[in-house]
Amino acid sequence: MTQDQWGAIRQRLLKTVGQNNFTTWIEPLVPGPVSEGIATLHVPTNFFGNYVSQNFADLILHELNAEGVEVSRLNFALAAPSGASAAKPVMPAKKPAAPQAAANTSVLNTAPLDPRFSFDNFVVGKPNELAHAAARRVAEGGPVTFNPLFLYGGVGLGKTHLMHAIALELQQRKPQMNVLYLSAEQFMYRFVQALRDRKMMDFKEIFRSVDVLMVDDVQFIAGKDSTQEEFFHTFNALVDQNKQIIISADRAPGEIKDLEDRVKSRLQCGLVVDLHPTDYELRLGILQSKVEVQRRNYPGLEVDDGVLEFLAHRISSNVRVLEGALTRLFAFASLVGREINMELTQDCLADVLRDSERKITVEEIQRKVSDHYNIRLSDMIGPKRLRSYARPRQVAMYLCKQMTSRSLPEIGRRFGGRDHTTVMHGVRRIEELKQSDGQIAEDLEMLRRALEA
Ligand SMILES: Nc1ncnc2c1ncn2[C@@H]1O[C@H](COP(=O)(O)OP(=O)(O)OP(=O)(O)O)[C@@H](O)[C@H]1O
Repeated sequence: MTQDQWGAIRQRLLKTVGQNNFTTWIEPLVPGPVSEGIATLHVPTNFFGNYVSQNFADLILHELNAEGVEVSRLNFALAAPSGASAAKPVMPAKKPAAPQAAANTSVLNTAPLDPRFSFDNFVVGKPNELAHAAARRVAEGGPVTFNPLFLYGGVGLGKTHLMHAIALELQQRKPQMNVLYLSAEQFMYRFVQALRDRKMMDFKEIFRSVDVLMVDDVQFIAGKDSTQEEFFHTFNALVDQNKQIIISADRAPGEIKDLEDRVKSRLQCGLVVDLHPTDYELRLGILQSKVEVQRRNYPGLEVDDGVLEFLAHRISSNVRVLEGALTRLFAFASLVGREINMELTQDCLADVLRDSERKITVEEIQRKVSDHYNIRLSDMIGPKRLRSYARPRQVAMYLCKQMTSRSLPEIGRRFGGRDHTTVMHGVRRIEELKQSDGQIAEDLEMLRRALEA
């Protein structure tokens, strides 16, 4: 189905289901392929899919058919968690290789960017301040200072959001600029189509005529030799013309496996900035800002004190999960007519909370403890019996027993192959010292907090 068709269907659904339902349940749907009478719609969570399927499937089917998309069934599929363009707004509004599209560069303009992914909606904290500042600078559209700007970071930390924000800002400030945003997957798709349709000249012309090229999730082209080759030439041609390139990936250029060295080195030659995992403050800030949006959709629904703090503390995986949790919370509260308090939060988000329980590893504990006591990790694990090594070793063993589900023999193995009785002795010793030695008690408390952060 085309974007125009989906756009028309959404318009009609908006009228039928009302603004609140539309924002919560219809807007997040991302249309996927239609095949043999089945239309796939991508949904953020299973809960979401079930709900839409039970409540809106008939309506959506009706509207699809009314729009000329002949389908008899809907298939709700989870949007791929990382890097998949299905989960994100995609650029090309038309089939890439259509001859008129190739000849008409206006198709490159960044029309269907997600307006929610603006700088205004991006919450800045310590973990992302550098990436944000660099993105802002590029979005001014001034002389190219660093080329490319390479943004990288783990799943759901805001890379796509920042890329869209740059494109949106450029659209505003420099409407005459030809800005092309696309995922690396779409780059490959266009390239393959151009090869197949013998339209390589058109392809090259399009990609070499942009002022700003933005390629999301570039790790996708790793291991795809001819796509890499073409990307390399496109990249060089644009850099030679002093055109801005912005790239995102899930890891640093040097760490992308199966990426040719020459491509890696090109990617490294501008400014490489990473989005660090969120910290508590940033998560809380993001939740506070997203609550404002939810309040507009559900006037009258308030959030009890402590709920956002609880979520920011407990869901540390990524922002997408955090956002999904909030959306679900508001929808659930409004459906069942309850207020958003701790009890409802625990009920409604039990699965999310369980999944994001942080699993602390023995290695993490060993590293933190050796840092804390300023000794080398190898000395902590090694055979030396000096008190300055033995005590931290016992502290680490104690924390492993308390904070992981490892058995004593397993812990012993990870401490240089020690016997489980040695571990037991160490754990007991620390238990005693905790009562009698204020310094040890303080160390334990500090280490526990650092590990749980
Ligand atoms: N700092 C932030 N402020 C507000 N929203 C944010 C922030 N960081 C991420 N988000 C939101 O989290 C969601 C996921 O972000 P985004 O899609 O940009 O992640 P990503 O890094 O591209 O992930 P992926 O690795 O899956 O490609 C989006 O809805 C985005 O708006």
